[in-house]
Amino acid sequence: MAATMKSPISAADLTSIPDFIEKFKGVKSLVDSGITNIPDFYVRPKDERPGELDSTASVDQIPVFDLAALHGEGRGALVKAIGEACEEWGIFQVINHGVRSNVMKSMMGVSKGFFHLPMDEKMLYYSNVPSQPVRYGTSFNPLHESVLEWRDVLKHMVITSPPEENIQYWPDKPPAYREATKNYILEMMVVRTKILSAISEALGLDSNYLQGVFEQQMLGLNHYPECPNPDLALGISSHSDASGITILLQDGQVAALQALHQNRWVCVQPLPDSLVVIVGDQLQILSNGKYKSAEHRAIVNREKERVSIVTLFLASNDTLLAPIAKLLDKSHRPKYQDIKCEKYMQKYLNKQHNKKSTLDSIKLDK
Ligand SMILES: O=C(O)CCC(=O)C(=O)O
Ligand SMILES: [Fe+2]
Repeated sequence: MAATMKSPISAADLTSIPDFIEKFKGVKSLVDSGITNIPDFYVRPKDERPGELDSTASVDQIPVFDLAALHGEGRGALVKAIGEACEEWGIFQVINHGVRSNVMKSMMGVSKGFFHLPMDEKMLYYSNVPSQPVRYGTSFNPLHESVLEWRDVLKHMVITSPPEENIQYWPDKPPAYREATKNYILEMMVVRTKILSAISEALGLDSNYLQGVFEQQMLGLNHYPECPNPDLALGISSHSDASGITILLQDGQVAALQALHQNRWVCVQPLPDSLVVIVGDQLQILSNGKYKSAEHRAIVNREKERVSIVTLFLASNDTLLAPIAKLLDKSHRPKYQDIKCEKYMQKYLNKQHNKKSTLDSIKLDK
C-alpha cells in the first residue's frame, strides 16, 4: 500500500488544514505516514482536552435498559424509566434489543475493512461536501474547522426504504460491505420502532407518533485511528446530534464515548451486544425541552484504533420542527422557534461541532 511506504514526516511540515487535506485526505494516511506527534491543528484548546473529568464512579453510570421487558407486563414501568432517562441524561444503553449479534459483528467488520482499504479505493467516495449521498471524508466539516477531529468517516446521507434502492452508490469493497450494511439497516428499522414507540408513550402520545415524524434514516461510520497524543486531541468534539434519536454501535474493545452529565464527562462503558441510544436536538425541540439532547464526545487511544457506527433517525426536509401542540399549555409555552428541518440541518452542517450551539440559536427567551 503506497500510503504506508512514505518516509515519516514531521507534524511541523503540515502548515494548514487545506494543505493537509490536499496531501493526506484524512487521519488514517497521516498515521500510516509514521508521524510521532500530531499536527497543531489537531491540538484542542486546554479546556476541551480529555482530562481528569471522566468518571467511572458507579453513581455516574448512564442508564441501561433491557428491552425484553417491552413485550410483557413490565412495559409500563420500562416506558416510564426510559422517559426519565431522556429527561435526566438524554443517553442510555439498551440490551436485548432484538438486533442479532452476527449482524452487528458483520457491520463492525465491514466498516473496519472499509477504512483499511488502500487509499485509492476509499477515494472513489471522497468529498468535502457534506450532502453527497455516500461520502468518505475526515473530521466533521474540515474546511470550516479551526481544530480537526481525529477521525475519518463514511456517511450514507439518505437511506431509502427498501435500503437497496440506491445500493449502486454504496462501496462494494470489502466484498461483504453491501450485504452486511443492508442487513444492519433493516434491523435498525425494527429497533427504531421499539424505542420510538416507548418514547412516544412516555410523552403521553400515540405509540406511533414519533415514528411518523422521524422517518428519515442516515448511517455514519466513524474510524478513530491510533493517536500519538491522545491527551491533546479528540476523536469527535463535544456536540449534540441533529437527529430525533441516534442509535450507536460501539466497538466492544475500546471505551471512548463520553456524555456530559451535571458538568462531568461520564464514560459510556461498552457492554456486550449493547446499543447506545442518544436523544438528538429534534426530539428536544418536539418535546419542548422536556427531553434533552445529550452533549457527547469521543476520546482517542494511543494503541488502539476504534470504529463506531451511528444510525440517525430524523424528520424529512420539509417537516416543520416545532414543539408538539399536545405538550403545550399556558404554563408550557414554546421554547424554540419553528424551523424547517432542512434549514436546521443546513445550520448544523455548515459549521464546526460546538456543544449545543445550533439548538441554542433557535431558543426563544434566550
Ligand atoms: O464514536 C462515538 O462513540 C461517537 C460518535 C458520534 O457522536 C457521532 O457520530 O455523532
Ligand atoms: Fe454524536
